[in-house]
Amino acid sequence: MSVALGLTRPLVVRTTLVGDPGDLFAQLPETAPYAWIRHGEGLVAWGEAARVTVPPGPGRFDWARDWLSTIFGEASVDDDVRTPGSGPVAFGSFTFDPESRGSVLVVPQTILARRDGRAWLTTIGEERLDLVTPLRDPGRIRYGDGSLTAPEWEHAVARAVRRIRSGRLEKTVLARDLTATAERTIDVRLLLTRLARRYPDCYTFSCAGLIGATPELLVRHTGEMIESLVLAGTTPRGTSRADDMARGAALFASAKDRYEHTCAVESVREALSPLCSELKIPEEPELLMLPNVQHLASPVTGRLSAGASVLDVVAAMHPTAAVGGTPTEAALDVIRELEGMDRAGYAGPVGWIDARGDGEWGIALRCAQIEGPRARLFAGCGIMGDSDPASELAEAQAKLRVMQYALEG
Ligand SMILES: C=C(O[C@H]1C=CC=C(C(=O)O)[C@@H]1O)C(=O)O
Repeated sequence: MSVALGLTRPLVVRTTLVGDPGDLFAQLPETAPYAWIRHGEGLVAWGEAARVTVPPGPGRFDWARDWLSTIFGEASVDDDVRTPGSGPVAFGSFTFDPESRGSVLVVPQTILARRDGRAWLTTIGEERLDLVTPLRDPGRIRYGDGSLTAPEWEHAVARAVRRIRSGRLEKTVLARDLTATAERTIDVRLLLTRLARRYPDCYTFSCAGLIGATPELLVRHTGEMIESLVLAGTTPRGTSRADDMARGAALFASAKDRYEHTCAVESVREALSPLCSELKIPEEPELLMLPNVQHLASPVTGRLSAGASVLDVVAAMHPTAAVGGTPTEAALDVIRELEGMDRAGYAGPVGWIDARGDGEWGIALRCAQIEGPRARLFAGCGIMGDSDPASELAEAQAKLRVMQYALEG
């Protein structure tokens, strides 16, 4: 556990309304920026008032909740705005696998936010004057294989398909990684700016070096209401509008993709039902069209029956079958055995929580872990008994293009 130098606990927090700050990313200093932005709204943050590495293990979300309730509970808060995301906020990224190291919570020192035409600034301790330097290009990018080469990964998919056909499980999700090395240190703000411009419908996020633009909202918690967007089932974008429509129609008609989607929806229903007095899940999915792929999507809404925080809901939901599989434990065993890598924060929950327990968390998809001039890019696909390894590889490549674009422009 750590508290930033020069800051004492309890944290002294002040939130005030401010004029429209314009492009939120343009306000970020280069060092360790935090972000959660969609359609130009959300939160950007910098500086660290408090930071903790969450110990791995099955109790990690409880541990995180206890740490947060100490930090937030003892803080002295002067909040003129009193809305989700005002007052002290923690950004967090949890590893996909509970046994992996690297889950982290950070309470930034400065948070700038905008929603529904209002903007506010939260500062902890003395107000900082941070220099906003121009964005820097990382130069040429060289890519390399991650844990598995493309043919090795196809082989892993084929093995997963055999497991599924043998009846041991119904669905798993296999991911692969790519490495990237730039000529210069990667300026995360440049990646965020590019991602938000090209993928405005996604949540562009940055937390402790994990950067991405995810279309999948795990949960938004506002008072007693929650929302989620379940995604599973994917087809590439077409080359024309007619081609897009034809591919979308084929995705709807595909028994494989529909069942893959049903597994993800049912895992969410199972996780949320015990927490909710009302839960609305559409009978049929809709189509979500992104610049690189189209997904089957089910928007879910619910009313919480007891005072659960957004982190409690995250704990109940993770991992959904969109990133794990069905049944969960059998799918996780296959992932651990066949992927040959530690997913780290990829496919884990990423987002923010405030002192009321409100917040927004996504599943960290279409993302990369950035460190200096190096990046590790991730993407995965739902694998069913009739999956074709070559098509799954093509789908993973299409998903990897999100971060390749962010790096190269
Ligand atoms: C696991 C990923 O996507 C999930 C979310 C949407 C669609 C998916 C699919 O169709 O396979 C995956 O379940 C990823 O992007 O790395």
